[in-house]
Amino acid sequence: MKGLDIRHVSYRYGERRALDDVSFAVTPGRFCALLGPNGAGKSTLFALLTRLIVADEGTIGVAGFDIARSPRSALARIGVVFQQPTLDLDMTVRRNMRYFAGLHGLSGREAADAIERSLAQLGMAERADEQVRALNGGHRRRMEIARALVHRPDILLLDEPTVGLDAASRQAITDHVHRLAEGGLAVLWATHLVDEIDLSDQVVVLHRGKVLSDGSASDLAGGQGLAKAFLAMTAEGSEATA
Ligand SMILES: Nc1ncnc2c1ncn2[C@@H]1O[C@H](COP(=O)(O)OP(=O)(O)OP(=O)(O)O)[C@@H](O)[C@H]1O
Repeated sequence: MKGLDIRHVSYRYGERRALDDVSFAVTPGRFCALLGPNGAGKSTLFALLTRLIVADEGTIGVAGFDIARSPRSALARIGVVFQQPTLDLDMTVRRNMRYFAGLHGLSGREAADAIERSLAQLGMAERADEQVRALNGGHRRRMEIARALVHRPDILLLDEPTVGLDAASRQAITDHVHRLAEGGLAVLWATHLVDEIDLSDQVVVLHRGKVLSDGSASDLAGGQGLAKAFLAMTAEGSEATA
């Protein structure tokens, strides 16, 4: 499978079980929201998908490569935007991008073309020569997404990418990333904000390390809307109601 295929993945921090038999898949061309409240296990799953940590059990397939058996090939097919920004504020957008392209083995004309293409995909082409420090938060995030696309990955992972941004910037970013999915990328977007999700998206609800549901946002929303459905699902047995 060209997309992402997660099967029976579990992970513990010592005694604490952070992920418990998690399975789902994201096919190319899909925007999948990984929706879960604080502590659900979203960041842990991202750490497994980027091989910062290794699963205790289960398998992770990335564009057809098993991440445990072929980590280099698998990681080469993934673009990642972490929760914490990782930009050099004193460099221009282009220099930041060039540095990152180099890490993926791109240089010269090939790197320059890849940088132009991915900045254009995020509507950032005209900002290539600006210092990152001069950009607002929304544009910085868009630049990080562009940077994650520079090596033409099949799968784009974003861990709560709109944290701290204003409503207009959040909207612009969610729109851009939905368009990237329409262009053929498999997108996994971790969030606890239901307004970032379109009704045609796939939604995987993660709560206390378990997948509670996996399907279309419209099915999850039913008659009551996504926000209510998500709250009802995750409030049950949570600390807030215990
Ligand atoms: N390094 C760690 N050591 C021990 N427990 C951890 C560690 N990191 C996370 N946990 C625990 O694992 C569980 C899942 O945490 P995780 O950060 O993956 O959730 P999350 O869905 O990303 O939450 P948030 O939205 O708050 O970032 C939580 O119970 C958390 O306390």
